[in-house]
Amino acid sequence: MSPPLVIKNGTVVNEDGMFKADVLVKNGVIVEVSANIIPLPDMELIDASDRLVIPGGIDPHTHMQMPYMGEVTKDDFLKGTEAAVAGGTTMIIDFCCPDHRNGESLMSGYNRWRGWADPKVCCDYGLSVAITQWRPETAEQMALITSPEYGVNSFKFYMAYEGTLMVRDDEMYRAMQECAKLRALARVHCENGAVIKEKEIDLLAKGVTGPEGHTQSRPEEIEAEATNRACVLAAQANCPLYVVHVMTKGAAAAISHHRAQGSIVFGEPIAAGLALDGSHYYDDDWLHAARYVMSPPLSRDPTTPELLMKLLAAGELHLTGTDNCTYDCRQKSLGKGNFTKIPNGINGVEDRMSVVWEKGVHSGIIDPMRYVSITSATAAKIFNIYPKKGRIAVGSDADIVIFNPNAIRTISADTHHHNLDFNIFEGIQCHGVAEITISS
Ligand SMILES: NC(=O)NCCC(=O)O
Ligand SMILES: [Zn+2]
Ligand SMILES: [Zn+2]
Repeated sequence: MSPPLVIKNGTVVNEDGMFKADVLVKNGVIVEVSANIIPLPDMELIDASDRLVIPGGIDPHTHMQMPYMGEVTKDDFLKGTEAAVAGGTTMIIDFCCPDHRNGESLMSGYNRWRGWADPKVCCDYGLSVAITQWRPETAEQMALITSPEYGVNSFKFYMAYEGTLMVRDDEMYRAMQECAKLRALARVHCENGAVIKEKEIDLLAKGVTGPEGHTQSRPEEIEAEATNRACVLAAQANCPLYVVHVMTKGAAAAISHHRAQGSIVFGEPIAAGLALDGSHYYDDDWLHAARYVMSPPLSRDPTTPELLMKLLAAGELHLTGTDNCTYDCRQKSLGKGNFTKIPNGINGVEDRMSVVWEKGVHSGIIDPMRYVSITSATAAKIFNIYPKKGRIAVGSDADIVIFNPNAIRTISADTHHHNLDFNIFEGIQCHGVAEITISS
């Protein structure tokens, strides 16, 4: 058992206030937040002068060790969570994808993922469970996995990746009705997998084989259309909806539209979408372009990243994730000559806290309290773990980051903790560094 810890002289930041205070931690729990706590000789001491004391980041969207397209993502639950903690994130919510369409039960998939994660993970984690097909046994399995013993409270639906992860609309609607019954959250990847498939065939037939084909096969309207469709189906099922990786203005507008109608819809932009645009897909260097291949793709509109941040500021979008799903250069190269074979995914879990600070707070769009909201507190609320997580307060878990808003760090694959031979944020200079991460 580690000794009590006092964090002195820092500025505590919660989503609803910031104030000077010391913090006392015992046995992994915050037991006091007040002015001038006097450390006793047996206590550890951190001097947080000129630093912020913020709740550990919660990344609600990762794919550690995910098997897909015949490959497995490079960040397993050890390397991925090491990278998370190095960057100030103390909890991830990962996606468990049972092979349900081939008959695997949700529980068997859940146990597989737990078997990969439990021995290795070095921060807190939760699982959202993907439903890839509606089967006669699915409702019963959803009920079992949301029981308190297993604790799952969200399901994932892919409207893309036809033939593997994608569900049909009728199946998703049926499962959303079940989510509503179980008080579970439906999380949706919004694209039109069937139309994308046709576009891919057309582009390849025309000789477009490089990474630019990936973005050309997925016009922005396709994401907006699918986002609108997911909102409509969720509203019909009376089910709260969480749209993962909102990449475009059109998708964000669809979310705003349905919220204005009274629907409960949350929108999650990711670090990549807040910092980068789709010009990378046209880079002369094939491998450079392939590194950015993810779905939906980065927006072709260079003004999108800033607008997404402004929508987070305005409360039209709600929290930030990363979609950390890392394939290395060898794996990306499997798509040489055919862009549809480039494994989809990018990094982010280590750099999200810095990137969101840089693009949000340092650039003057949001204040530190909104920063805490969109990197931690809102995720904790949505996934029903607030205020145990997402808050610096008496009784909360000691998931704490000592954040130096004045430090500067240049992101690089040479220094990152991912098991990855590149970093999509390479060379970006970030003001604001998570100097110490305490993960209870
Ligand atoms: N996003 C992506 O390209 N890969 C990870 C799987 C997903 O979230 O769609
Ligand atoms: Zn996705
Ligand atoms: Zn994802």
